[in-house]
Amino acid sequence: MKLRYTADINSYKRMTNAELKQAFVVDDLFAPGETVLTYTDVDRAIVGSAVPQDKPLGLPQSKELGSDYFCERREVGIVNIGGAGTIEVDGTSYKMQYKDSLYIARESKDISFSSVNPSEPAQYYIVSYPAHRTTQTTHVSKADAHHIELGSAIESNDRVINQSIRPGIVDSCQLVMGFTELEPGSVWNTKPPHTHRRRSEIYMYFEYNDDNRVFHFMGEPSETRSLVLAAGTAVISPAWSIHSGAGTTNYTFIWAMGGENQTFDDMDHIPISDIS
Ligand SMILES: O=C(O)C(=O)C[C@H](O)C(=O)CO
Ligand SMILES: [Zn+2]
Repeated sequence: MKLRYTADINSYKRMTNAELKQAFVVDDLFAPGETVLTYTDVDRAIVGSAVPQDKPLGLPQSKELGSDYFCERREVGIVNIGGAGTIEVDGTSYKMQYKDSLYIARESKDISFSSVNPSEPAQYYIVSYPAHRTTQTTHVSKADAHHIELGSAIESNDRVINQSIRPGIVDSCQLVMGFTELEPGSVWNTKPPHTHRRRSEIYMYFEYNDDNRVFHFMGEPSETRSLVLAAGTAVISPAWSIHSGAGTTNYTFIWAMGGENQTFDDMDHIPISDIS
């Protein structure tokens, strides 16, 4: 497992683009045939992926966790953004279609990721936070998620928020997770931007080709910086940072949060006129 030390609310203002990327961007995801994990200093969140080909992959224990197995004191949220697959958790098998989510509860021991067809592998995106109690592993299809339509074509932010791991659907400890799909012609997410000092958040952008990029905005509202991101890249938002983006095309992104509460709407919106 890689370790990631990000940067604080003062230092990021003096960092170059390359230094900001090194601190906040995770760009080694979706390596074929591997589980890759990064342990961050932001609320002890772990972000990673598993892309099983001809043999199943696991969630390895690691010294950073200080436990006997990965989920001993952790919960995990997963969204499949690849071909069909299966995740087995302690002998129960969950079929994972495109954009299905799986919440894996604390104390789950044997976790195994596989693909139905190794030439079109499942691509599991993984986020984990510490968990204080043991709940129920739960599968959530895209249809079973809670859907919120937001924005408009005229504001270039016509989008659907799919909340798959959230109170009322999954009994998680801190994790709240889902994905936001932008309609063709819409490019702005999280408009107006917000912070929520009660929770950190990680975004992972996908569903656009390599001729395009998402310009992700981070930092304090009065000192924003941009990170130019290819598809399949995650970006860590400490609790003090806005997290918003504009793409050169439409796209989808997975968001995942952890912290003091699980209240999705608990955001401090910042008027666009106050952003600089
Ligand atoms: O487009 C949006 O707006 C979002 O998807 C917002 C994220 O879900 C978020 O930042 C929740 O705190
Ligand atoms: Zn947010």
